[in-house]
Amino acid sequence: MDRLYLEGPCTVSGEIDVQGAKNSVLPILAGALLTDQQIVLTNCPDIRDVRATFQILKYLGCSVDYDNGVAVICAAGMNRSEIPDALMREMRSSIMLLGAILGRMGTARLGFPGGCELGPRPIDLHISSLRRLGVTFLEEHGFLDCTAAKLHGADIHLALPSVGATENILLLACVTPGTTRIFNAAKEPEIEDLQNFLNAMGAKITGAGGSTITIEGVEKLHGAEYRIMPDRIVTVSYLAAAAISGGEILVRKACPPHVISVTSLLEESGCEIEMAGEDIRLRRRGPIEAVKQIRTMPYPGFPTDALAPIMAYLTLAQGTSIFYESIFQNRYKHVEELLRMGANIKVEGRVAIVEGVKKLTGASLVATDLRGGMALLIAGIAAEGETEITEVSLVERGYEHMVRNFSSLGVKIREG
Ligand SMILES: CC(=O)N[C@H]1[C@@H](OP(=O)(O)OP(=O)(O)OC[C@H]2O[C@@H](n3ccc(=O)[nH]c3=O)[C@H](O)[C@@H]2O)O[C@H](CO)[C@@H](O)[C@@H]1O
Ligand SMILES: C=C(OP(=O)(O)O)C(=O)O
Repeated sequence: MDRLYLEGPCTVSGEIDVQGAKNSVLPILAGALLTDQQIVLTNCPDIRDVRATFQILKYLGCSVDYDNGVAVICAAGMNRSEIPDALMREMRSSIMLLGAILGRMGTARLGFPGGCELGPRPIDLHISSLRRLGVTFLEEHGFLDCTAAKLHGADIHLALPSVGATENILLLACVTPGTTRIFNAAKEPEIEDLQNFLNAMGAKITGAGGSTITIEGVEKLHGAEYRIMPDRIVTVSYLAAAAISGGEILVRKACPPHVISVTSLLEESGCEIEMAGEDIRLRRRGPIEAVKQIRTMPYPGFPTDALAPIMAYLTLAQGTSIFYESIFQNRYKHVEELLRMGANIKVEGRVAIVEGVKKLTGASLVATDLRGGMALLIAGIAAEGETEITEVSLVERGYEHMVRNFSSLGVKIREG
C-alpha cells in the first residue's frame, strides 16, 4: 500500500482480535530452518516482514505455504546458506536467520541487516556470542562469512540484554553439543515464545523470561505445530487509538500481563481498563491527563516500540508529558510530522517534552518508521479534517489489514 487517508475526528468503538506477534513469528520462522520436518504456525500475522522472511526461506530452498493466518514451512529441501544483500536489507530481523542457518548448514554468508531507522543498530553482541559457541567470522566487502566447524556449549554474558542476540544464541545453541548458559539475557515475552516453540521441536531450553537461560544442546529437532503469541505492541496501538478518540474498545485474544506497563499509564492518564482472560476493555473517563515520566526500558519496563503510539495519544493531554528513550538513539523521527498537525513537542537528545494541545488538525504526513507511522495514524483519528500518510509500507511491516481493521472500529480510513 502506498498511502492512507483518514477523515477525523472519529470515535473508535467496537471489538477487535489481536494479530500474532511480529517479534515472535520472525525468530520462530528462523527456527523452522532447524528441522527437515514440517512446521505449522497458526496465528501467523499477514505483515510485510513475514512476507519478506518467506521470500528468504524460499530462496534458501524451503517450501512455504500461507493461508489465512496458517503458515506451513518445510526446510527439507534447504540447499543454500547465503542470503543476498537485497533480502537482508528488507528488515532488521533477517539477522536472526544467522544462528538458524549455522545450526542447520554449518556455514552462513550474509550481509548486514536493514531496519536502521532508529539510529545505529550494531550486531557486535550477536557476533561475539556466536563466537563463544565456536563460530568463526570473516568480514569482507560488506558480507559476513561464518563457519561453525567445531561448535560447543559455553557461558555467555551479554553486556546488554539484547533481544536479537539472545534469540540468535537460542537458535544455534539448541543444536550445539553441550550446555550453554546465557546471563543477562533479554526477558521479553517473545524470547519465551521462541523457547516454547523450539522445545515443541525437541529442544531443551529452560529459563526464558528470566535473565539466565540454560540450553542443553540436542542432536536433532523435529516438526511441530505452534500458535504465535499475541502482538503486545499492536494491542497497545489499538488501545491508544481508542483512548485518543474518547471511545471504547474491547481488544480480544490479547495477553494482558504483557502490556501492564502501558495499560497502567493509560489508566493514570484517565482511561478505565478492565482485563479478563484474553480480553482488555478500555473506556476513556474524561480529559486526557499528562504523564510526568515515561522511560522506555527492557521488559517488563515500558517498551520502546510503544513510545510513538503513546506519544501521539498524549499530544492531546492536559499538561506536560516527558518521554525518555533509553534503548535507541533516534526514535523521535515522527515528532516532526506530529508538529505539522499542531502538536507541541520539543526533543532534546533522548528526551521529548510533550506539551498537550487542545486539538490536532489533519495534514499531509510521511511515515518515518513502523511505530512512528502508527503514531500518525492514531493522531489522524483525533485530528480535524483530512490526514494523508505516505510511505505506509513501513507501517505494514508490523500491522496487518489496517484499513479493514480500523474501519471496523469506526475510523474513516481508506487506501490511496
Ligand atoms: C524483530 C525484533 O524483535 N525487534 C525488536 C528487538 O530489536 P533488536 O533485537 O534489534 O533489539 P536489541 O534488544 O538487540 O537492541 C537493544 C539495544 O542494544 C543495542 N545492541 C544490540 C545488539 C548488538 O549486537 N549490539 C548492540 O549494541 C541496540 O543498538 C539497542 O540500543 O528488540 C527491540 C528492543 O525491545 C525492539 O524495539 C524491536 O522491535
Ligand atoms: C523496531 C521495531 O522492529 P524491528 O526491530 O523489526 O525494526 C519495531 O517493531 O518497532
